[in-house]
Amino acid sequence: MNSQSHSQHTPEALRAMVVGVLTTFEHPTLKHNLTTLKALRHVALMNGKLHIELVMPFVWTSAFEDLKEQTSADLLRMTGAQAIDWRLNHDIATMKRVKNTPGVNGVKNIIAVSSGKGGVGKSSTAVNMALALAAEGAKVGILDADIYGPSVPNMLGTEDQRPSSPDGTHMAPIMAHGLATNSIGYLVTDDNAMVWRGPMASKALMQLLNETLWPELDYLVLDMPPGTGDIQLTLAQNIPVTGAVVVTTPQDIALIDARKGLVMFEKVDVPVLGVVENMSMHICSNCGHHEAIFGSGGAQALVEKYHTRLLSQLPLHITLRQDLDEGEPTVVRRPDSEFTALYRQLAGVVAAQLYWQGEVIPGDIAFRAV
Ligand SMILES: Nc1ncnc2c1ncn2[C@@H]1O[C@H](COP(=O)(O)OP(=O)(O)OP(=O)(O)O)[C@@H](O)[C@H]1O
Repeated sequence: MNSQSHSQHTPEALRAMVVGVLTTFEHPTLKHNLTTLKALRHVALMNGKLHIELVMPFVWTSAFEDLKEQTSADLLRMTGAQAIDWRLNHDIATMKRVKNTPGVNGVKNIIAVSSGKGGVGKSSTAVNMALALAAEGAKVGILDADIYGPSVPNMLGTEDQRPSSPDGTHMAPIMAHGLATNSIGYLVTDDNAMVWRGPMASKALMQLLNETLWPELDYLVLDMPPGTGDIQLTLAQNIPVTGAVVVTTPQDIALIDARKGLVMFEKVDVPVLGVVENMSMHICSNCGHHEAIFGSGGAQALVEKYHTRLLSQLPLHITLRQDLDEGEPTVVRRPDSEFTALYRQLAGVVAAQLYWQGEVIPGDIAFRAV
């Protein structure tokens, strides 16, 4: 097709051309191609400009950039257009919850972030991933359910705030860097967080989830308490989770506990979206040297054995720790850094995996009388 004939394309022919090119696009976030997904909403060629609008059921902003880069030249050549006006809209799908449990008011999907043991960077990953989902274009909240060490308020710089209660029963979430947040840490002091016992802790956490006045959210990230004991099991059973992410380090001891996490979710039928290997590689802040100080290859072997996937390998770097300590996580403080790109990639893969692994609930709006 040459540029002389472009004004004569029928709408059907033009659409077929665009579909032909978009169908060839492959990406880690696409299990099936964009045509199967019925993502192409609008195609038109006006005054030499090709208009293409996509609507995606999961956040897709970074992948959309890849699509533009990889297909624009072909599209221009085939249609004879001089420029392309690309548009991406999201209509985030609500996915079926475990055992069809009723949802939380306003919340489309809940993603649990867990770890078999403490200190592997579960909260750091949950916070930066939540911010990355928001940067990718979603409405996002984070609930810090880590009763042993609620660190999300510190990481978001909101540790001195307390949720208000507009009606004396429910709590208004605290907004931080565009996220709606609530945390057990806003409600208890460091000293009494440790004395929570199983049933009491689970009940308090369920209340925190259900009695927060969440705004409309596409994704609520749940920072679970570390470990695989009774509290975690009760939570995994009772919270209407859509999918779970397990965070580990490459150390053998962490991997053994991560395996327990995978088994726990399997036991309660929560779909595991995959494993994040945090502190995968130390990057020296002076010379940039990469060193696998906690070992390598373990997480890959784990996901293969348990038929799940390695979602991301995140480096151990002083910047990540400093930014969190200062209440301004890297995804917010350094939006153009390679770290942020990694977290956004993780967010995109998690959102996509949630979609492909699940079943869409059509037109679902989670209502609860408040
Ligand atoms: N990739 C990383 N690079 C540098 N520092 C990191 C990284 N991941 C986590 N950290 C730091 O390690 C410490 C522990 O992280 P974090 O609190 O996220 O772990 P956790 O698994 O949630 O722990 P716990 O469950 O015990 O609360 C924090 O100081 C955090 O800033």
